[in-house]
Amino acid sequence: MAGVPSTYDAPVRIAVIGGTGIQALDNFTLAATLDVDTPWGAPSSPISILHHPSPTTGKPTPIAFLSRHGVHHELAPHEVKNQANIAALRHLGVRTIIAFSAVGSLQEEIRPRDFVVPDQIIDRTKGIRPFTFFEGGMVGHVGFGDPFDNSLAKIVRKCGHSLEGDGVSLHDKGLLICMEGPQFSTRAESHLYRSWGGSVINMSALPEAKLAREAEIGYQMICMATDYDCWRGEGGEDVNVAMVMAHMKANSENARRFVGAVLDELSKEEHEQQVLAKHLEGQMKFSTSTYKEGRGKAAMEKLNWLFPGYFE
Ligand SMILES: CSC[C@H]1O[C@H](OP(=O)(O)O)[C@H](O)[C@@H]1O
Ligand SMILES: Nc1ncnc2[nH]cnc12
Repeated sequence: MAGVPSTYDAPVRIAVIGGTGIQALDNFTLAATLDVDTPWGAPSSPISILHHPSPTTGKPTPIAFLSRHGVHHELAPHEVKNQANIAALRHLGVRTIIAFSAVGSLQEEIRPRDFVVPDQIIDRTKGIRPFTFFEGGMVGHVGFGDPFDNSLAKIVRKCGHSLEGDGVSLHDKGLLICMEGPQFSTRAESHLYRSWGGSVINMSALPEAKLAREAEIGYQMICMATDYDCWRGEGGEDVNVAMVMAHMKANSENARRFVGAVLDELSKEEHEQQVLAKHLEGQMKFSTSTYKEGRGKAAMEKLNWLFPGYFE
């Protein structure tokens, strides 16, 4: 865009990944648009650096915004540049990600336009998406028992509740099923996920959340229900894209308010350690099991870009 800087010198700690229907965050000041190149290629979209005024100090907090499916939603769920997205954000200094997703509801009480802050995931992707930074001669295993950042989740829930009664309805927890897609589920699959206790379903939490964990970034997804998938059968219309888009559009103002409230809260100094994900810092140094002699040259070049100084 003409006149917008293409570099940004200060580290950026917080990022928002926008999903279906949220290709931009318009209500903030655009400070820069970055085309970051990574050893895993280019991210899904240029990264916008937005200035968000801290509610306590008034100082602008930089926020990185990335559009998961591309600027025009041209990337299918299995084509999303997850490795490049997460690598680019970490390279800019990001240590906290708030990710947004349009989801199908697997439970009657989670109504379209309700928000869910999930706490668990079942992986139903098919292994066709690149899903790790640790391969090609550098083996790493990181804990993923809690796929989201529990302390970040508490902040997100508090912000969501502060908007309740004002158009926002929030479910504090939920089991998110991440399926491969791009086709929606069969009715049998939808019933199976319900029998597993699934709350909501999407196609994009993974490997995004796994890569964020490997990159030592605190990650929480905010889901907004847009449909009842197809499990209701004759009791309701099966999910389709028009339905998803219509609910997303109708409730986009609330989605933006929710994200705005979370950014307000995270910009407060009291959350500095959380935002820097100090509890995750350095964990990958101790999560690798490959001896120096066995390390692959190309793998090390990529990992040294992502984690300067970790694997000398
Ligand atoms: C357009 S319906 C399916 C599509 O919507 C969700 O996208 P996102 O998570 O990026 O909001 C779902 O994961 C699918 O990619
Ligand atoms: N029913 C559904 N299944 C998978 N992803 C979705 N995103 C929105 N609705 C969905």
